[in-house]
Amino acid sequence: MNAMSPPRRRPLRVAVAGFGAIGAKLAATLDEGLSGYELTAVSARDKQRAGRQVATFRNPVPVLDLHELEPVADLVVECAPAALLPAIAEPFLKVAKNVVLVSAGALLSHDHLVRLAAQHGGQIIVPTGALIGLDAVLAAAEGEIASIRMVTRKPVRGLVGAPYLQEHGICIENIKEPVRIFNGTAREAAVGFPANLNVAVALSLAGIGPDRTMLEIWADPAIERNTHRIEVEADSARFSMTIENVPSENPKTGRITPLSVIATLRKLAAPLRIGT
Ligand SMILES: NC(=O)C1=CN([C@@H]2O[C@H](COP(=O)(O)OP(=O)(O)OC[C@H]3O[C@@H](n4cnc5c(N)ncnc54)[C@H](OP(=O)(O)O)[C@@H]3O)[C@@H](O)[C@H]2O)C=CC1
Ligand SMILES: O=C([O-])CC(=O)C(=O)O
Repeated sequence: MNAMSPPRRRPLRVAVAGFGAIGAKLAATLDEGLSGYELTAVSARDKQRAGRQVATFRNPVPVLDLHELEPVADLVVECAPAALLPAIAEPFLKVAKNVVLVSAGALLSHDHLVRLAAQHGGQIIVPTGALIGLDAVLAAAEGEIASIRMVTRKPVRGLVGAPYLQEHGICIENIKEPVRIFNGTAREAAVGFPANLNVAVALSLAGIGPDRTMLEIWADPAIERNTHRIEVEADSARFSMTIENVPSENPKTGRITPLSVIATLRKLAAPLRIGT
């Protein structure tokens, strides 16, 4: 290296925990090459199926159990069912490594993870995911935000099976008109819709918290896209934004979600970072 050569850093070793709609797309992108990163392992429930897919990669990596990920990676990206968040994040946070997570809703019931990050010096990074506008919400939160309200509309297949519907005896399978199925706080939504409303929790954590962030959820038989509209009233600005997400092969998950994770990783490693 001569005096003008840039310092060359070793790529960060990444483990992808979960190999579904988000994890498989992310792992494939890392395998194709994402500057600053090296995929070293993935995890899935069905290890054989994931193994067959990983075998087609340029650099096939092992499919490991969740507890085997930490020793082989500097960073883990959680892309698994929400209940697995502590099992995935804790081993990394305990040794001051970083965790990128998409099951943001699970953070509310596992807030010890944030304390663990603070205690050991690691970081938890929540990408914007399937949402829009967290940059503006974060900026507004540096001033005073009076209110944040989100209205989510989803096709029926993006909502069926949610615990809230079962607990309240709400049947949406045969609806012919849009039906409002929930009106409450982001904290309540995280409990009632753990696989559907991570975005509401991410929004609340960027802004005024899960007890003041208000949310309506509509089941709409006429729409194809998972649609989120945010309305923010602050002393710095008033803004409203809508995103209409194309569902991925998992109808509950927008196709933009893995792309948001990839953009987050790219930004973390970039010499130039755009946006808040
Ligand atoms: N923040 C955001 O904007 C968004 C967040 N999400 C959230 O992201 C998470 C992942 O979503 P998505 O990719 O669509 O989900 P999928 O159901 O498509 O994938 C989940 C993956 O987790 C794997 N898995 C399940 N159990 C285990 C286990 N014990 N060990 C290892 N892997 C396991 C599954 O394995 P197998 O393939 O073998 O079944 C599967 O590969 C969910 O919590 C979802 O709610 C989703 C959309 C937006
Ligand atoms: O927030 C989620 O978990 C998923 C979601 O609404 C979307 O993909 O639009």
